[in-house]
Amino acid sequence: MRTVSEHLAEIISRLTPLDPVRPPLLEAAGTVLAEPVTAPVDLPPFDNSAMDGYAVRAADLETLPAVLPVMGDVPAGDLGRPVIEPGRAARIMTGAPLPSGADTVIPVEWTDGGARTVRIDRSAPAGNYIRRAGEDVRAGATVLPSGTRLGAAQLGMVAAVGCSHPPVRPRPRVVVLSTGDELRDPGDALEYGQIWDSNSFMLAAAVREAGGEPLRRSFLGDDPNLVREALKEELASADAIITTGGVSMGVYDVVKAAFSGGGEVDFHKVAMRPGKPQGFGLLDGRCPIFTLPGNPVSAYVSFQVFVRPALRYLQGLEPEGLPAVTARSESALTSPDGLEHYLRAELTFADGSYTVRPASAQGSHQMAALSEANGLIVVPPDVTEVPEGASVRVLKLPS
Ligand SMILES: Nc1nc2c(c(=O)[nH]1)N[C@H]1C(S)=C(S)[C@@H](COP(=O)(O)OP(=O)(O)OC[C@H]3O[C@@H](n4cnc5c(N)ncnc54)[C@H](O)[C@@H]3O)O[C@H]1N2
Ligand code: MOO
Ligand SMILES: [Mg+2]
Repeated sequence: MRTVSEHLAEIISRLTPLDPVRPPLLEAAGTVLAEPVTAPVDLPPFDNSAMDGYAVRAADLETLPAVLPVMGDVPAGDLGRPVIEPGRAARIMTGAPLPSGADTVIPVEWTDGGARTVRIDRSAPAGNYIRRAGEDVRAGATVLPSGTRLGAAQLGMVAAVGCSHPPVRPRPRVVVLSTGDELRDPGDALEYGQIWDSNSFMLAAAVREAGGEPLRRSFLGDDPNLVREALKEELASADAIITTGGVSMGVYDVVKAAFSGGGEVDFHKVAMRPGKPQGFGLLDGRCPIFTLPGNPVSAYVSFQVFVRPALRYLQGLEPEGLPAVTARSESALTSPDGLEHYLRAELTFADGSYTVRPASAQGSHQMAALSEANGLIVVPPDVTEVPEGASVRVLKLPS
């Protein structure tokens, strides 16, 4: 048996990040920058008003109230580059360029709001309510480093520096396919012995959570030739493939039968529970394929432990696992010797520290406990007993 970290290291060593592309801005949302983004100009690009009010010279407000003639309006987007002469005001709007000659902005609330002349009741020093060119970002500065995931705020930043097609790595297109003669689609009627396919929907959603583009396929039955042929056909459209089921010791274990001996996919026992039977390889020497075990909890844990870091790596990110915290276990735990044990659990944060309660149902077929969990307790292979109240490592599940 290999350890979890040996199996993950082997997977990552055989991957190459996807080639960068330059999609239109909105399509880049959620993807990861392959190069830094820099600002071609200052932001703001020009000195401008922070308030709706009047642009004046501070020196003209020495005696109050001051009554000044209004030269005209300066709305945001005004291209006229007006000049203010001493003793005059311009009515200015938020975001409008500061007229030359003016050195302060008086909010409309401090005035009578006049259109032809304005009475100003309160003075302000030079620089009042003026947003200076470059005070947000200097021309030439890097605003986002390579490796940044473009969330909403980061995408806004890219747009704010005028970049229409940012250099990003594409979302990995991940084919997700279940196997097993017992499977039916949710919504279809079941006969005795059949179950609804949950893995492909669950893992397609997990792919999306990890930044990939899932391509869920309908399940395949227990025919190795069909499975091999179907997966070969997917190679044209996939950056990675995930299968579930058919990798253990049974005589109908179809994925193993489809690829065993072919040299493309290696099957291993990994020292973990759940998720012991694993397979990984490169189809056509290029497309990573993860053959995950069929038990739903095993498939989910395998995804989080191996596939998620791999999808991150394809996107140009560090191949990190889920974020981990240290928590106090509310109950004693027993764990199999020699296996890294992932227990479904409820993690809570109160009074500055984490507490974790393991679910009572820990079977790898028990979806209810998984769907209620927000954490996975990780008990290392050499630990068989964890006393109540001991500190344990807990992975936070995506929510
Ligand atoms: N003799 C042994 N038997 C088993 C071993 C072993 O070491 N020796 N390992 C067990 C472990 S651990 C696991 S995990 C499973 C892995 O099984 P497979 O990957 O071969 O998966 P299947 O046999 O196809 O299915 C297992 C189980 O999961 C259900 N399943 C499968 N696909 C789906 C799906 N898409 N949605 C919902 N449920 C699914 C399937 O009906 C079975 O109940 O092997 C153990 N056996
Ligand atoms: O490893 Mo199986 O994945 O324990 O149920
Ligand atoms: Mg099986």
